[in-house]
Amino acid sequence: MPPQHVAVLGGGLTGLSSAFHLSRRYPSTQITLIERQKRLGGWVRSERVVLPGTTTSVLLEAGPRTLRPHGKSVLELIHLLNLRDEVITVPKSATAAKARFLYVPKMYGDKIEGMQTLPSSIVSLLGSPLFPTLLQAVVGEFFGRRNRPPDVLDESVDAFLTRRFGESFARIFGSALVHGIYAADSRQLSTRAAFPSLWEAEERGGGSVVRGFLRKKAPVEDDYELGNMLDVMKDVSVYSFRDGIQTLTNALESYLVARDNVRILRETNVSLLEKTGDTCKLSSSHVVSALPLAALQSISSVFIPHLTANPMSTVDVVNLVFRAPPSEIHPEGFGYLIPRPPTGYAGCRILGVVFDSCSLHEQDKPNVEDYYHKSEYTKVTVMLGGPYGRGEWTVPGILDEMEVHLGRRPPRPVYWQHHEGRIPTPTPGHFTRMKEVVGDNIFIIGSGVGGVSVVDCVFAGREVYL
Ligand SMILES: C=Cc1c2[nH]c(c1C)Cc1[nH]c(c(CCC(=O)O)c1C)Cc1[nH]c(c(C)c1CCC(=O)O)Cc1[nH]c(c(C)c1C=C)C2
Repeated sequence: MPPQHVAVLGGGLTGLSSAFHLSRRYPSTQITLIERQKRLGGWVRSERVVLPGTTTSVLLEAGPRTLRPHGKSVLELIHLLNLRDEVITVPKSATAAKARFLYVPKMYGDKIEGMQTLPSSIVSLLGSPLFPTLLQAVVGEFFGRRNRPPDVLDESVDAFLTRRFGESFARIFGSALVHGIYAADSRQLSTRAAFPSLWEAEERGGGSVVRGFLRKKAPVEDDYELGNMLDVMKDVSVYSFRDGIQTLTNALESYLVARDNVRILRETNVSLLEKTGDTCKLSSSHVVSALPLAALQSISSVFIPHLTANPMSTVDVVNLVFRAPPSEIHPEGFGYLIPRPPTGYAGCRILGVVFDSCSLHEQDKPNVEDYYHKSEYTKVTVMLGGPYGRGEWTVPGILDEMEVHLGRRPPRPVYWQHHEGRIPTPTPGHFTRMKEVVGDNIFIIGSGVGGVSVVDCVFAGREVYL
């Protein structure tokens, strides 16, 4: 028998997804979604800005901005919430999808330096200056012996990649990848938590990750309601929505507001185990916590060390809008990532820059054909901080850095805005620690527990079965 009442804590993407799926799956259960702030959606925040003195509007994202088409949990929401017509896609063949860059500062003293295009095909790999480093790493890994000690149950991404692919590969490619996803130091991040597919591939490949990826995985049965979404996403590299990723959280909110079995409490604090002054004491028999783990600890009267074991990375997200076409600002492509400096985190605090106009120009009004040469405005997002720690930054300082990276000085932006994002860094052992945090009828989900992507958060909300 499903319970009479479930409380879902946290109105970010995971909490919204959980309330959505629970309310459909258990129509006779009363669901209360409780959020501390007035606004739902958490870090997903899309804002349409009319540029000062113009009728042009650009869509800016504070958090995630693009989605990958293989994430069925989100495709299902698009189908069920009827958002198909809002979707904008970037085909795999587009330069914006294929050209991804890595900027290796000259002072790093590596053989690879400057702006490098990451190969997107075998042909582009052959002509790439990255070819010798990548070839050596991949071939060496393929033929390399199993080298994981049997007692190692988890290790940092840096340790894993160094062990299998060598130090340069781990530092240059591994650290940059981790910057772009976790805004974290790859020496702190757990491989099993952050990239379980790497760990599994090593096991499947008898000790070699490359051999593991070449071996087919058994297909997994699932029950997603997808309509024609797989056809829509055929040959798509990434996608978003005309009005940004917040389209998803807005649609979830509207759905929940209209449901008879859902109540949303905003600007409400909650106490799990104790009642104090102005907090709402939970009377539900079942609780789904989609809160950051430290926030869950702070409302619990019992100290659970595992909930505060992982640090959070704070990333400064700075959206810049220039009055010039993208062709005058940056190369055509997705953007660039910067690896960890060999001497530690000091100096330029930029983790990477996203060329938003290239993949998301359809969001802006008016939308211009041949946007790369003809658009009047260019939007980019600069990501700073993370493992560099909190520090001062200024827009002129960012432009100085971009000038070094791009070999040309961007003009003064006509508009800019800043948001702060916080991403959990699961450290080695996270996987085991999470298995140990269990409670009666409490489901602990969200980016602090599973993956941090939009797809992972929606999936975690979907997978709560009472
Ligand atoms: C806003 C800052 C974010 C940084 N990481 C994330 C956010 C929201 C979360 C994230 N980013 C990516 C993934 C992988 C999943 C995927 O869909 O591929 C996750 C979980 C990849 C990614 N990184 C950047 C972009 C534009 C994307 C595509 C997905 C997205 O739109 O977030 C750029 C980027 N993100 C961060 C940095 C430092 C950075 C640098 C260029 C941190």
